[in-house]
Amino acid sequence: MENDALKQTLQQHRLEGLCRLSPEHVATLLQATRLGEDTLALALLPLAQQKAQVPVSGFRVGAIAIGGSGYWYLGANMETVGLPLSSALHAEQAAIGHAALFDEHHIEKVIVSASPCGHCRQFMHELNQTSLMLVLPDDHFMLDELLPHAFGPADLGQTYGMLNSPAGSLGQQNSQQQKAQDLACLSALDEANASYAPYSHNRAGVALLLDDGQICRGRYLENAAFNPSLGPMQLALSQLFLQGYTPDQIRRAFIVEASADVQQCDAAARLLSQLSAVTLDRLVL
Ligand SMILES: O=c1ccn([C@H]2C[C@H](O)[C@@H](CO)O2)c(=O)[nH]1
Ligand SMILES: [Zn+2]
Repeated sequence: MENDALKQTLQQHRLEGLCRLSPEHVATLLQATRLGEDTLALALLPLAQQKAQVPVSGFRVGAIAIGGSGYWYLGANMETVGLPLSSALHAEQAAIGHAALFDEHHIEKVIVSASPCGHCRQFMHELNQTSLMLVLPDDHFMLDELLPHAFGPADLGQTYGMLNSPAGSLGQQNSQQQKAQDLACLSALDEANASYAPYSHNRAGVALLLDDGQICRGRYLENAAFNPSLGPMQLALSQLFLQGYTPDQIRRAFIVEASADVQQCDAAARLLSQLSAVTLDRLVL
């Protein structure tokens, strides 16, 4: 009954294909379905799961990150054929990365269709928030209950969180701006400046220009435990799938990154090359 009301309301408001819900959308859905917030978010998870790319596991995970602004950001897992399993993007990462791209500074809750794995718990710990609620189909937890005695940013002397570190200043010299004249390249530059790379200082951003002129963006989000870090190309491709595009719609691809001991370009190009013949243009600043 409730699910029918949800389906109808999504259709009425043309929200079925949407991967980000405004506070107004959410209010409309809450009213029409008479569901509570958590129940509504759980009922919306299949929309996220539909966007999963799971050629290896066939296991679709959907997540929604609720931002402090009241926006709801969908995320889904993404696996890539021909690459190691470690290249997979988890649904929780996709949802929080999505919120990061819209400059959220705080995540209220993460709703997810399967219990978050250790890698995702570690990824979410990088938010450095005093509390984060995780809502599962049959239960809910606070992150610190699921990750006691955590290793995190503080162990490496880092006081900011993943969504509230100071912006970078790459491209402030005129000559650097000129190199990044292209709109998509400028967008990758903006993402690099908004990225979070306190451990390597390798700020990095990606922009994918699509055949309809839209740009899918990605930014690098590092982790104190290093391995759960989210690469900028992973996030850009996740956005592409969430928005209902396919990789053959990519016309140009850019990465802008800071010169540092750690580099994103090769891994980003390798990931892109599994899905698209477009070459990755690189600007190192
Ligand atoms: O917390 C989790 C656990 C697993 N997965 C994905 C990763 C992989 O694509 C598939 C099987 O592990 O499920 C997630 O998205 N989140
Ligand atoms: Zn996970």
